[in-house]
Amino acid sequence: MTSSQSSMPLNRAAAHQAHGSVTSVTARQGDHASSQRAPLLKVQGLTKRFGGIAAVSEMALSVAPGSVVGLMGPNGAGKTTTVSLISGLLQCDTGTVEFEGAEIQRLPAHKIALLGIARTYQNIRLFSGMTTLQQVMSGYFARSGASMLGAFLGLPKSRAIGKQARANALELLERVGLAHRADVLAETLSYGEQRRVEIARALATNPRLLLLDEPTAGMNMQEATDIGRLVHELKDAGLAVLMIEHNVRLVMDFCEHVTVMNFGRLLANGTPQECMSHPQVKEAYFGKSDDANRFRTSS
Ligand SMILES: Nc1ncnc2c1ncn2[C@@H]1O[C@H](COP(=O)(O)OP(=O)(O)OP(=O)(O)O)[C@@H](O)[C@H]1O
Repeated sequence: MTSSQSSMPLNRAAAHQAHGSVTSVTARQGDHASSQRAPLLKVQGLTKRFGGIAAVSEMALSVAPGSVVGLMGPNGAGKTTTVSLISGLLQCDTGTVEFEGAEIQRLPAHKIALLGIARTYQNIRLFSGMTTLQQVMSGYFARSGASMLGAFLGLPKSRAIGKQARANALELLERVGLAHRADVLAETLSYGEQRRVEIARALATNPRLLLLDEPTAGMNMQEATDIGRLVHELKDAGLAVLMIEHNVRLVMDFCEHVTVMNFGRLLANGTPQECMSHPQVKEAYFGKSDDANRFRTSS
């Protein structure tokens, strides 16, 4: 199966056809093996409106410590808005976001980052004019609160922290396979490489929860699989990951739990197999059950 076959394309019209059948939450909300541990992240009743648009409505999801959760849904389903509400980039209208048992939904983004939640963006957001290494070092400075400028200028007060940040960044670049690109301007890297720099920079903040917004967008299947493997390694190292991902193959291979949204709401929740075979999930993507057969992934 090719990567394009295994990725779920946007089918907004089909999603609209399915709208009537997705108003009730299906599957077993919050009831999965990994959530038998107390959740690291627990979202309940999360709602965000933009004027007349309910981007996220009464959304619920949870992420267990050290687990990888896939967040799926057709385009416009509310996935990025949900991640932005969790990371503090947006403020919710109502609902709660609990991280390690404490409510964080009213905290600003930088405080949420300091608590241990890092994210990447659907549209890559790297600083222009900075090398790959410096991009990743910036994550370390965000964590430590030290002056990045001072370290980059080699000011005596900032030398020690600059050294630590550099060693940490080099280790992370090694981990994402980009150590050999440390000294080039990040903007000259390929799209796939820039996505890996973003992940390394997020890791430099030393998170316990990593939010990835379409980390494999624009990648071929090999690059996407490499990202999947990296996510798996991070999980093995104890990190929890919530990953917006359209690539079904990747979700099947690397996520132990999937949450599916449609029209801002929770549509289904369960193992990848349960969600992929869920009639309302198929309908949300493809409208008709015949078309939905394409949705199945072979090996
Ligand atoms: N800042 C905003 N102002 C107004 N409407 C917005 C804003 N951000 C998102 N929306 C709307 O909210 C809805 C959900 O958008 P969101 O980007 O969260 O969906 P998504 O599931 O991430 O989609 P995609 O897969 O295309 O990235 C869409 O209708 C979108 O147009």
